[in-house]
Amino acid sequence: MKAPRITDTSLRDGSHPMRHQFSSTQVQAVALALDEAGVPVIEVTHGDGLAGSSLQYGFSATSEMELIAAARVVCRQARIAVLLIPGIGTLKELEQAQECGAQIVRIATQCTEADISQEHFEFAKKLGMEAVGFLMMAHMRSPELLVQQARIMEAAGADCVYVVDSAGAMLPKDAHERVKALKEALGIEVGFHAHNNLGVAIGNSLAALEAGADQLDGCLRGLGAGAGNAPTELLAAVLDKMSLNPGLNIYKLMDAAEYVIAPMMPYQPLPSRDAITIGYAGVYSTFLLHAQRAGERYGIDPRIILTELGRRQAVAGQEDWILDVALELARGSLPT
Ligand SMILES: C[C@H](O)CC(=O)C(=O)O
Ligand SMILES: [Mn+2]
Repeated sequence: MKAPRITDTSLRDGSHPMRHQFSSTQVQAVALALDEAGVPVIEVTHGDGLAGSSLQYGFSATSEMELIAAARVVCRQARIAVLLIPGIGTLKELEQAQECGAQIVRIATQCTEADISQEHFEFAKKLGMEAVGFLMMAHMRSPELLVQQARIMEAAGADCVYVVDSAGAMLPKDAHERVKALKEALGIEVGFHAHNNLGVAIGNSLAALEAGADQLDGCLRGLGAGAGNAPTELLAAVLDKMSLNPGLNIYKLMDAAEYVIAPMMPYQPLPSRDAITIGYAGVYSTFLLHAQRAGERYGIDPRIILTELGRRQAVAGQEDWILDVALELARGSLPT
């Protein structure tokens, strides 16, 4: 096993629990702390990627271009990454993000739809950016199917493809077999992005590493959608114990988690009953807050809404189904 490259996504996946309200001052404090702790890649974008600020996904308090530029100026060694979901973000926003200082783009699609990402990879490479593929909701498909999709991204110019456990639904063997299949089939790097809904984000990241993952994601204090992601400071400590620390200062990361990000957090993401339901039912982690709001509005237990969304195999971009399901449950047209 070799030491993985770590991408911290507190300032992107963490934007979901922050309800996209990060300020430039907060972003600078977090980016500076991560940079000083030796984290090589810091992702900064609206939780749903470039141009995610909208009625459907939640409006940002501060323009993401401003946030990207703010992070960029305080980083001495770290590179700034942005997330782009084709269909939400466009090439225009990607070019703006690059002008604001982004050097890496992570292009995310539902794990069956890699073909919609081709022009985005080609454009990113033309801009001279590192381009990473993000196959979301990867628990829903077999390793073989993921290989087919990852090959499309590789052919389009991806430098790395991630297996993304968006629902935090995988167990270690699921993470292992998916990463292993990609490693065996591709000539580029492979990454793994965990969510902690079933309490195994660190275990799954280690299983991915054992299967050959070159890149892993984390968030300070686990600040991410659903029950959050693998906590970066915890991942760093575990990797250090395995003699696989890629150059991270674990004390600085622990301090950043405790004193920089924790005071900003509206709540501590953890495997609460609703988050466990997300992992158990295999639902997109970002649906958590939307389902809780819909549940409150219509007097329905969010777990019932989430379970029904899992049964319908809802994926990213189908946030409008959450209200539909809550309304149907409230009207009694679905069994509870
Ligand atoms: C837009 C999503 O939040 C991307 C992601 O982090 C995931 O699918 O997980
Ligand atoms: Mn995520």
